[in-house]
Amino acid sequence: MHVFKFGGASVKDANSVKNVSNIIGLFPNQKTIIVISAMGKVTNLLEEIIHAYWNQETSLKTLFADFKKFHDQITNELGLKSKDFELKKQTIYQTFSDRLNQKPSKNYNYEYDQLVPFGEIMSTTIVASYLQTLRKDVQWLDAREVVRTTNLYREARVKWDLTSQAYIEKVHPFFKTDSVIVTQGFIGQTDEGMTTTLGREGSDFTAAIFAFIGNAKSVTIWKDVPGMLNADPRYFNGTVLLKKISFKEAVELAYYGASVIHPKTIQPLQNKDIPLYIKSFLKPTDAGTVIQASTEYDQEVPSYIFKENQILVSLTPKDFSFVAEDHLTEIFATLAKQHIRVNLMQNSAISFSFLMDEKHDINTLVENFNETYKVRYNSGLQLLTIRHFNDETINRLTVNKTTILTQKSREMARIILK
Ligand SMILES: Nc1ncnc2c1ncn2[C@@H]1O[C@H](COP(=O)(O)OP(=O)(O)O)[C@@H](O)[C@H]1O
Ligand SMILES: N[C@@H](CC(=O)OP(=O)(O)O)C(=O)O
Repeated sequence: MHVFKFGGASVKDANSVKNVSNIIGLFPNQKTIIVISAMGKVTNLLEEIIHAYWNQETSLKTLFADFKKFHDQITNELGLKSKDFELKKQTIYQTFSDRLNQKPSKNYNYEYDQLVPFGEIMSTTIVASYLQTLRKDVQWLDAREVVRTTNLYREARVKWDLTSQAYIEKVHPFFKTDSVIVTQGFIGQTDEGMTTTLGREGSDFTAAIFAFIGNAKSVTIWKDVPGMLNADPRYFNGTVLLKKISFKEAVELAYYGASVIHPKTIQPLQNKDIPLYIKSFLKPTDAGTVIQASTEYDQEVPSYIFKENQILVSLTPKDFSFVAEDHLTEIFATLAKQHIRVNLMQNSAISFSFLMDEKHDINTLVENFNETYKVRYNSGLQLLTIRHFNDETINRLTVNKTTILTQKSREMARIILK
């Protein structure tokens, strides 16, 4: 069995869906689980819908109409006109609309997870139905029946044992008759049957979950770039394709912001030594990148990532005590409660500084620390991470910027810039 993952960009319109079908056609007689995200930027639209729903704004109606119009246009262009398909599509719209007509509960994250999956439900219904018009071996699978999670809404954690059990029950019977399963990325389900999500851009992780549990031979993530590059081509010219890199290298790059793959994707694949291919959906026969166990090729080229919208927070104990184990334990417990991930940290005798994403609520954070610490912060920063750095790369990337802090290890330079 192999796993393919198609993200928003690869199913953004009718021609892209046709292209997905052509790509699958390149791999005949192969048992494949196809994990698909919401089409194009639909998850962003859904976030607007959720915001309007939560605040009971009048714009909700228009936004919901936009959701329908977008998908109607694609299905028309794909020629999906059968009664069976129309019924499926209208049932999804109706279920979504009924949900929007209910009053929201008091839990925003719960409401978010009940609504945002309509993007994935819609995209997989369209792609599976289109493929079924062309071939007989395709089945649609509700990923929630397999991916079982905790109820940490918007950041749900996978319950691996239950998921494995569900995989055997739900997926094995499909593969007795069909060779292509189309399912949703990003979504799961609690023991009580509530829908959850795995975090934004979590469909790559779904692909890794299915691969791990189903002992896949490989995972391929289809992208609008030739593979994993040494920098984001949106911001840099002359980027270089990383043809073969290790799991270790990939996880470091992804963790520090190389958004081409979700950082959680690597661990399950590394654990079972399942190779991960990143390939271009525009040039599907090109080799792309393979991420695997060997570290042999990792040193070849410096790779760099800019993480924007960073805030550097410094805590100094008001009683002038040392920042040692007791303070650190307390600081990390407070950060964990606010679900804050530390992107970089540094301490001195009487201060502890950490860098985090600006999306977190700084006022709550200040309130949480105010009693014990003097809190200072500096926003609007960038974190530059360079793996396999050299002086030339550092100088080139930091020119005309103020360096606030630099940390270097043998393999990595991390620089906070303003
Ligand atoms: N190191 C990198 N190599 C390749 N692409 C990168 C890298 N870092 C960031 N990207 C960006 O990731 C994008 C693809 O990811 P994304 O837009 O999330 O795809 P999708 O949502 O279709 O899965 C590329 O268009 C590219 O701009
Ligand atoms: N649709 C979800 C999940 C996802 O992974 O999407 P994509 O594969 O397009 O990054 C999101 O946008 O967050």
